[in-house]
Amino acid sequence: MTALVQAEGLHTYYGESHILHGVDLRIDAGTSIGLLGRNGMGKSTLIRSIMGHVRPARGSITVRGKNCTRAAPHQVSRLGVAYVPEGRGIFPNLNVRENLRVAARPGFDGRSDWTYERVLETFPRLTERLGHGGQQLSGGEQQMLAIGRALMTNPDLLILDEATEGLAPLVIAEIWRIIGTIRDSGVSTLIVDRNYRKVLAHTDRCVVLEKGKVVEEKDSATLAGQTEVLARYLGV
Ligand SMILES: Nc1ncnc2c1ncn2[C@@H]1O[C@H](COP(=O)(O)OP(=O)(O)OP(=O)(O)O)[C@@H](O)[C@H]1O
Repeated sequence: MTALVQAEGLHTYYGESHILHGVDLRIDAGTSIGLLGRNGMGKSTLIRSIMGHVRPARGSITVRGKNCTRAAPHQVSRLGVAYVPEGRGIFPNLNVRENLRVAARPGFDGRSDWTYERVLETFPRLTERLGHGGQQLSGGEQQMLAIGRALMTNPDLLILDEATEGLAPLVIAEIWRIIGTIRDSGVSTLIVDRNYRKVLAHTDRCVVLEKGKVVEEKDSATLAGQTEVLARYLGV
């Protein structure tokens, strides 16, 4: 079966800094992958490389079998990959309704399962804020709106980088509930989050990065029981 996303032997630099050292990552349709590792190990850089925000110096990336190694972000997005970056990314001058509506488009194969109504059902909080401008929303609401906007593109893969960062516990719980709903709907997810237990619980498989290399790749349920491995690579 062709992978939804396949990265092979990625080497990525920021200037002289060599960040990714030959990373492989495979994401199949319908599966959820967690990306674990301490701060600065290259998780965001791997995601940014896949999305075309930074160009790998060596290695290859395919999306649905198409070579995307030098693709621009909008080309990767058109193939059904939605990315919610750390720090979000909504239009602050548009209200919630407008933010969602402008993002709407059918998915890669023409699917439009994620309608405006369905997104609002998934995010009851946003329904109460439809007329509010992006900048008037709380951090949690902005995060929900960013995820809602990503869903409006009917992606096959949703990439969430630190989606719960800096949010209050109740809002964090709500975001994890939403991530569960998205996973149950059949959308693949690639999740980076500081709460490794939640990542393990919400994914099928986890990849651990250490200094820009994949050091573990396991079934999430198996990894959850390997406390010495988690301690070694996550310091927990
Ligand atoms: N734009 C940039 N220019 C130069 N160096 C960068 C840039 N972005 C990240 N780095 C460096 O690259 C390394 C990997 O960063 P990256 O953000 O990929 O790590 P991470 O595993 O996602 O960790 P974090 O949770 O801290 O974001 C770090 O040493 C970081 O300082």
